[in-house]
Amino acid sequence: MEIKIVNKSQHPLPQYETAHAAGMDLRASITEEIILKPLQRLLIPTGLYIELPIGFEAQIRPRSGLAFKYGISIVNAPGTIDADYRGELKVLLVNLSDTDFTINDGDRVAQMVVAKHETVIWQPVDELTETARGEGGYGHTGKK
Ligand SMILES: O=c1ccn([C@H]2C[C@H](O)[C@@H](COP(=O)(O)OP(=O)(O)OP(=O)(O)O)O2)c(=O)[nH]1
Ligand SMILES: [Mg+2]
Repeated sequence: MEIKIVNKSQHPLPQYETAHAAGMDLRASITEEIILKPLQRLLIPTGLYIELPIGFEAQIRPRSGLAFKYGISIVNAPGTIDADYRGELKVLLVNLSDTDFTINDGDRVAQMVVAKHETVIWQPVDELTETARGEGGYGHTGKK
């Protein structure tokens, strides 16, 4: 599918790193390096603006390598980009490690997955259909 994009960063457009990847990496678009202190969270600009088709969303997700090696994650994972959003894509990073983490311009700090979504029309009713599970959850199966 084609998606309109405005690139105000100095970097190439996000791309799939392998043939069948779900996510495209997003690069930081910053004028000077950023130090993310332990437990600090910060909105990282990407310089990208997109126009998603109606019925689609984009999810901003952590990269597992950064998460595993440096404890870098996303506070609101997965971040939701609405189809009617026209602002800059931003990544809400958090440093979950006990050491500073340096972000340089162009670093791939997150990945974005575009996905279809439904739009719900509520059908208010008095009762829901019965099931074997019923209200059981939170480890309910397997309990004696
Ligand atoms: O990681 C994110 C999450 C959101 N957004 C942008 C796109 C999204 O469409 C908009 C609003 O996001 P969200 O609905 O998650 O935030 P909110 O706190 O509910 O704000 P709003 O009242 O503006 O919807 O902010 C980002 O750029 N990055
Ligand atoms: Mg919202």
